[in-house]
Amino acid sequence: MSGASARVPETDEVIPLISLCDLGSKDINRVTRLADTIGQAAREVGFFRVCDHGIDAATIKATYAAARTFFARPEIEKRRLYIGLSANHRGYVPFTEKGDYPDEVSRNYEAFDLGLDLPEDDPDYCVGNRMLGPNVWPDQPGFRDAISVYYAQVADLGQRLCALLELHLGLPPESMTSRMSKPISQLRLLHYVRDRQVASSKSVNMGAHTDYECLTLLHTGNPGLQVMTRDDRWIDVPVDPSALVVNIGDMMEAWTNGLLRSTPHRVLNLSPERFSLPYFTATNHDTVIAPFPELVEPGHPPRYAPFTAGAHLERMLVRDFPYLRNQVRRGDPEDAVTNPFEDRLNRSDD
Ligand SMILES: O=C(O)CCC(=O)C(=O)O
Ligand SMILES: [Fe+2]
Repeated sequence: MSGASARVPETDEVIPLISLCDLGSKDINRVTRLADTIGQAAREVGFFRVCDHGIDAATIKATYAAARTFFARPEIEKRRLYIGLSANHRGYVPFTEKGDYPDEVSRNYEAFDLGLDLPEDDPDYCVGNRMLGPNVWPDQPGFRDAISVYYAQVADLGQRLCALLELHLGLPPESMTSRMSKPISQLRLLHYVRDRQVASSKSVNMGAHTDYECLTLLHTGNPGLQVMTRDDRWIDVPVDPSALVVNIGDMMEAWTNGLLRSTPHRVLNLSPERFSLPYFTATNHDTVIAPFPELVEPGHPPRYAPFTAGAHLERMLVRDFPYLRNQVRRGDPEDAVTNPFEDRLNRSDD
C-alpha cells in the first residue's frame, strides 16, 4: 500500500451515521448519549448522517415526485414563478442564475426556493423584509400539499437537532430554539443536470461553499456531494436514501464560538441528472448571532464579531443570486458581499 492511499480513510469513518431512535426517549441518559454523539460529529467533522429520523419514505417520495413534475415543465411556465419577481426570495431559480463560485467548471442546476409560508398581511413582509412572507406555488396539483408536509417535518427535525446541540454544549435549554419562532429557514428543491459538453464527469457543478445558516438537513438519492476534511481533502458523502445528511452552517459556528464547524462542501457532476432537498435551519431574522457567553472562557475569547442573522443571509445571497444585486436597496453597504467564513475554501479541482 502506498503512503498516499494509506492516508485515505474509509468514508464511513469520516461521516458518521447516527440513529435518532432515542430522540424522543423519556430516558434522559439515552437522550444525552445521543446529544453527545451528534455533538462530537459536529465538532470534529461538521457533517454527519442521521437515520431513524422519523420523516417517512412516502413523504420524501411525494416531495421528489412534485419536484420532478415541476422541473419537467416548460421553461416559460417555470419562469412565471421566477425568484426575481419575488420580494421575499421565493420561487424558481433558472439554470441561468449563476453566482460567484469560481471553481464551478460546469455549473448547471435549477432550483425552487421556499420558506415559512406567512400570510400576505404578515407585518414583517408588509414592511419589506426580504426573507419573510408568503411562498409562491406553481399551478400543479398536489405540489403545495406534498412540499408543505415535508417542510413541516424537516423544520421540526431541524429544531430538535438544535435542542440536542444545546444539551451537548451545556447551554440553557432553548438557548437556540427560542430564537427560531419565526425563522428565515429555507427549503430548496434542487435539480442538477450534467451538461452534455462536459468532458469530465468529476467536474464541479455546485462550487465549494459553507452554508450560511445554523444546520442543514439534506436528502438526496444521488451521488456527487463531497465534503472537505480538516486536512483539505475532498471525500464523498455516501448515498443512503434512508438517511439525511446534516451539516453545521456559519451561524452555528459563530454562535458556538467555533466549537462546531461549518464545513465546506461541493457537488460534482457524477450523475447525468441529480435531485436533492436541502433544508437550511436558521434563526429569526433579527437574532443577533454572537458567541454564547457560556462558550467564551479566558482561554477561549470570542472569535466572531456579532452579526444579525437576516443581514448576514441577505449579504451572502447577493453573491449567489444576480437578481438580488439589482434589488439591493439604496443604503445597503457597498462592501456587502465579502464572506468572513470563506478563507477556508480550497477551490482546487483535485
Ligand atoms: O445538492 C447537494 O447535495 C448539496 C446542496 C448544497 O450544498 C446547498 O444547496 O447548499
Ligand atoms: Fe451547501
